[in-house]
Amino acid sequence: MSRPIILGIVGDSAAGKTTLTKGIAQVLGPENVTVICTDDYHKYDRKQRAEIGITALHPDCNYLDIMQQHLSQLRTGQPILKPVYSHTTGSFEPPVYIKPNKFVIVEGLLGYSTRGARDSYDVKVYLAPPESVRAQWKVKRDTQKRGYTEEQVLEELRKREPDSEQFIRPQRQWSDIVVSFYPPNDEVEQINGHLNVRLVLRPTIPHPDFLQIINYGDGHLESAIRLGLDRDMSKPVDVLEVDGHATLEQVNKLEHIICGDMPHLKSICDREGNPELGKVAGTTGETIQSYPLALTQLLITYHMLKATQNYQ
Ligand SMILES: Nc1ncnc2c1ncn2[C@@H]1O[C@H](COP(=O)(O)OP(=O)(O)O)[C@@H](O)[C@H]1O
Ligand SMILES: O=C(COP(=O)(O)O)[C@H](O)[C@H](O)COP(=O)(O)O
Repeated sequence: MSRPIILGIVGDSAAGKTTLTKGIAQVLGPENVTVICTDDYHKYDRKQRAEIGITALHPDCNYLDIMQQHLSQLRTGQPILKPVYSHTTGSFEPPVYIKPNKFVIVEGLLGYSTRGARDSYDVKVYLAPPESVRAQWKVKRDTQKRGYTEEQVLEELRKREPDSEQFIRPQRQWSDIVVSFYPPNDEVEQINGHLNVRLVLRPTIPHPDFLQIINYGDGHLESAIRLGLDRDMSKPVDVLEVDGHATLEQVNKLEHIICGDMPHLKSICDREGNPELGKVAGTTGETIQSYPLALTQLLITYHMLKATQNYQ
């Protein structure tokens, strides 16, 4: 059976969904990927939300039923007529006709909030940076790109917190992988391209055999790349951590574990052929290269390609 492979990327506003999506789309080949942002399913425009006093995070503020219908249609390869919400104007634009490519990435706030929607994905990722990091990212992005002042963004975060707690964060439980970029030693003021990543790997999908990394016996490797067992939302999980200061050599070993499992797909591990991998906008708009981000993008791509072996 051949059908599109669907990746979900869910997380709160400015958790890093768009940044993560970019590198993955580039490795898979932009021409093979359809990206859907579920903000397009908002029920009210910015002005109406302010009048009603509802946040974009509340399920009642979104057409989740239509989002779910569209996801099932995309999963069977059918086209959809997708609404369009503009973050620039805060209002809706004419809908667009979308025919799914081989891979579909669905990113947004409430992607796992209904059972029907959850059933549509092949791979489910949840982004969970520490709240202090997310606040910094949101202030930076919304002041630079969405025309808000810092005070407005901080006030909006305060207003949204009850909905974040009630509707966004519980969705973590449905994900196959939880991704958290975090500063070393809690140095939140100094967040830059050297963030570490903590990857919670649930046994809901088969991950590459990372146990090999603890067999290398390389002291530096052990300290910069760590694998362990833990519990997440009370369920047993593997946890892979990669430091922002890991060397290229250390990171390459991890990449080989991911890519070695797919001999016919070696091109995904070709750094030069995938220049977007691990790239992120720094505090002043400069481009930073992050190995932890590159590895995260590679691991998720691995799962997308694995899924094609079952369905394409
Ligand atoms: N892995 C990361 N490392 C460093 N900065 C990041 C990372 N992910 C996101 N950011 C920063 O946070 C901002 C918001 O991220 P974005 O991907 O737009 O979030 P979302 O799509 O979830 O709203 C970006 O402009 C970027 O500067
Ligand atoms: O929380 C988000 C989602 O976007 P993202 O996850 O990219 O931050 C936006 O703030 C809402 O869609 C409201 O839009 P606006 O900010 O335009 O009113």
